Amino acid sequence: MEQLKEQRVHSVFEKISGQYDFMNNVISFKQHTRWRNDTMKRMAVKEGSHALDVCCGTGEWSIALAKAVGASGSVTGLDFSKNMLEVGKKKLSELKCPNVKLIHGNAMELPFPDNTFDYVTIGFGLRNVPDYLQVIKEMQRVVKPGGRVVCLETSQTTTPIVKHVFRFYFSVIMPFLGRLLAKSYTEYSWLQESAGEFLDRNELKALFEEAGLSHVTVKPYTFGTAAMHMGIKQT
Ligand SMILES: C[S@@+](CC[C@H](N)C(=O)[O-])C[C@H]1O[C@@H](n2cnc3c(N)ncnc32)[C@H](O)[C@@H]1O
Repeated sequence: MEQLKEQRVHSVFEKISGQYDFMNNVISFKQHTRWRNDTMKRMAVKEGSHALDVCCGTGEWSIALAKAVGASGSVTGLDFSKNMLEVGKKKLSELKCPNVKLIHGNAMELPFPDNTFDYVTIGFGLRNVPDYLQVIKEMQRVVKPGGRVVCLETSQTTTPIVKHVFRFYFSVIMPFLGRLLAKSYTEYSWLQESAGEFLDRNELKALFEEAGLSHVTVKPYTFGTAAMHMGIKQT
């Protein structure tokens, strides 16, 4: 079952990599940029620090982190889709970001020693992995004591009317846009399915705590349709 999910997710992102950035702006009405900027503000990333961006995809968050850590810091982006990484690498060379390295790997088993990074992030990646807790535990393992683990992800709204509107949007409009603009109906159907099945923000907060993270703060965005979770590894 786990392997099936992994294979399906992998083939979705291998296929949509070329249109991913464009489609992200269309389907979220550019809201993802607002959520990302607010999350970065809350993280207050220190210059010279070292960050890992898990499920980095085309590198949107890795690039923002690279600007924040500056030339004396470093960012590693990790993803299992070579095609998504290729798009990210092109962007990095155009933007001239020498302090970012994008590597191929699996979020379920991070290829780093314990206590390596000051910040470990995952953006719109957690709902795609076979075992959410396993990935949060891995992120907790590789962050340094006192460091932060941060997740930005779709979530479940608790406002009934918004729930209905979003269900319709995700199940009908989004796959339609996927077919129309990216010629990928099946892939965008999967993306809405995974968003519908994902945890609500209290369940995700509980997983952060179960993984050993403390002082977990939660910030819902856009009627709770997305949320940021940030936890600290105890010293
Ligand atoms: C929705 S994209 C998010 C990309 C990027 N973080 C962003 O914010 O735009 C999800 C990414 O997670 C990656 N992914 C899913 N499961 C993974 C896993 N088990 N290991 C590594 N990457 C994974 C996919 O290849 C894809 O690039």
